[in-house]
Order: sequence, then structure tokens, then C-alpha cells
Amino acid sequence: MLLSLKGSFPPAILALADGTVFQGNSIGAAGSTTGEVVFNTAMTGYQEILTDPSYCQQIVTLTYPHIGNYGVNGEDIEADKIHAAGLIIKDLPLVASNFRKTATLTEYLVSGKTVAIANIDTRKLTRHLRTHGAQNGCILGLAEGEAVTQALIDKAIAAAKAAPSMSGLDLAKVVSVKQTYEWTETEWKLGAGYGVQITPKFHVVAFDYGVKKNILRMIAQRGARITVVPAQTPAADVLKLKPDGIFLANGPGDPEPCDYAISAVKELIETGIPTFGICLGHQIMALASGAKTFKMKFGHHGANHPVKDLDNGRVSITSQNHGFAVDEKSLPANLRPTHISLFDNTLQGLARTDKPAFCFQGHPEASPGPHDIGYLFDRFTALMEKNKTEKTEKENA
Ligand SMILES: NC(=O)CC[C@H](N)C(=O)O
Repeated sequence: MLLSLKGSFPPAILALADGTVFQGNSIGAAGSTTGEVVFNTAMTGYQEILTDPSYCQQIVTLTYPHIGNYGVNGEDIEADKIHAAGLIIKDLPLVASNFRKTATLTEYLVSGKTVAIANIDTRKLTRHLRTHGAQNGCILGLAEGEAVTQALIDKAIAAAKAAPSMSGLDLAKVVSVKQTYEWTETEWKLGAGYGVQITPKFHVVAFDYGVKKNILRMIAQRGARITVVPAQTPAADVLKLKPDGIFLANGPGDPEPCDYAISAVKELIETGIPTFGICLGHQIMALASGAKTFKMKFGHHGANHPVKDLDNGRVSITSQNHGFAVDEKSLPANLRPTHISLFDNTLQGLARTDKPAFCFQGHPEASPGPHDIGYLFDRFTALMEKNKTEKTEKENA
């Protein structure tokens, strides 16, 4: 199976910045791409991963060996285009089968102009990244009839070395929407597809730092209409929209240079409007509260990460995708740890002790991944409900 596949796809080169070279086959667009090479251990969800804006300028290697076996469809997207800079896999099965399939993975990668490489020893590559840390890489996908030469290998290594470091990169404002828009779509149901929120109780303003659609769906499902605003929207403009709740989205890059977001969030939390942050949003909330973030060695990317809720000892299996984390030693007195990773004890959740604001480092919307920690969306709704009731009582008093 693998032999026939190898014969039908042109060669490709994967070079890491430290000079390590792998050779495989090009299964996406021909051409070259660079980015930070990270590994993701999820067994399914390659389409959601490719379209997750948090993967902007990252090349994703999937440790699950068979990728592409259920093709792609029009529903499993987390954004309107592929955001990952490239894809690295082991085996592309010859047959893709699923009742929702509209195209094969290869067709999707080619139409999305995404460079991808298959037939790579992804276990070896992952061990390398775990030992030496995430690093920049380059995939060179050759055209039909082209052959690998030492000059091309040298070119790929040079491109990997020249790629910008993820530390210090503000990518939230790059991927963010430029215009405000309204969102009412709810969660997917078998046989019915996505629904629409027609009787919203709450109005949520969501900062788009690179938001995944399933987050918006899960908030809408719980009774909200959402106004999604660009990453650089000032706090005053958000307040004009009279939100019942504020949501801080996930997003790519380093949170530290996002000074516009940090100052807007600082101001908004002070107003007492319930605020919930996910991933980059979690890091921004921490920075806005006075904590610090740091770059991890190889980050957390997968759908099998155990996280402990420190309030009740409950362990959830969670979806994760981050390369930075909040430094526990830097927490101010009004920022309380609520969750930790059981893989490496890094911080996974925080809550303000003085304001109705909390955040989570992993991905409660999963997509892909288990739904164990979906209760955080209910917590956000409960905070909005409480705040609304208190406001009405005050007005009526
Ligand atoms: N998924 C995210 O929001 C990622 C946040 C941030 N870019 C990180 O890598 O840590």
C-alpha cells in the first residue's frame, strides 16, 4: 500500500533548523513553506487542526500514523481557510471514506495551497522535537518529475534557519477578522447539522485573536448571541455594545507583544463584566492581571491531555494547543490557579479572586477532542446569569 503511494507522489524534503533532514513524498501543493515544527498527538481531527488559526506559522506533524482516511468535508472547519503553515504525516491511506466526505485530504491541501509531506518517520521526528524542543523547519514539496538534490536539501536547511522565531511574534492581529460580525450558529447534531440561536438571553462580545468556530458555537448554544470584534478593538468600543459577557479567543503567536489586547482586557475586567478566556485569551487575561508568560520547550498539542480541576480534584481529558504558558511563580495575589496539567504541572486554569473573570489554557471546545471540560462554558453562562440578575435587582431596588 505504501509502495504504490510512494510511486504516485513526487518527492519532498523536510529540513529542521538544526540541519536534521527527512525525505518523503509531497501530498499537498508543490513549493516551499517554513514555520515552527510542532507535534500533535490527536488521533482524529486533521481538518480542524489544519484550519485552527492558532497554527498560523506552525508546521504540524501528526503522531497518529494514518491521516486522511476519512477525507474532508464542508463542516469540520474551525476557520474559513487552512492556517497551518504545513503538514507532516506518516501514512496517507489510499482510500478515504466517510458519509460526509466531499474531497480527499490531498485535494484539500492542494486547493488550500498547503505544502505537506508524507512517509516521514513521525515517531523519530517527535522524539527529536521532544529532546531538542520545537524548532523551525522547512518543507520543500517538489513538482512532478523533479528529483531531490543536495542543492535542494541545502536550500531547505537555509530556509528553516532563516524563518522567524515564534518568541516575540504578534500573530493575533494578523489572523484576526478586520470587521465586526454577528454569530448565532450553535453546535452540530447528527442528522440536523448546525443550528441557530434564535432566542438569545445574553449578548457576548468576543475578541477575535484567531477564534475557532466551535468556541462560538458552544457559547451560542448556551443562549448567547455573539458580536465578534477585531483583536485591536479598544475597551471603550466594546462597552458601547453593552455586553453581558466578554470572551477572549484563542490565537497564534506569542501573547506578550499583544499590548493592545492586554490593555483593553485590563480595562474591561475592572468593569466587572463576566470575562472568559481560552488559550491565547487565557494568557492575555493573565498578562492583563500582572502575571508573566514563557515559551515552553515543545508545548502541548493533542487531544489526550489530563488536566486536574484544583477545586474538586476532578481530572478531565482535554484538547490542547499551546507553545507558551503562564508562569505560576508570577501570579499576583488576585489570580488563583484553578487547573493544572498532569503531564508537566504547568498552569491550565486561572480565576480572578476580585472580579468575575476566569480562563483556561486548553481547549474546552475540543474540536477535535473529548468534551470533558465543556463545563467551563456553563460556568461562563452562570456568571452572566448571576451578573444580570444582580443588575436587575439593583435597578429595581
Ligand atoms: N491555541 C492558542 O490560543 C495558542 C496560544 C499561543 N499562541 C500559544 O502557542 O501558547
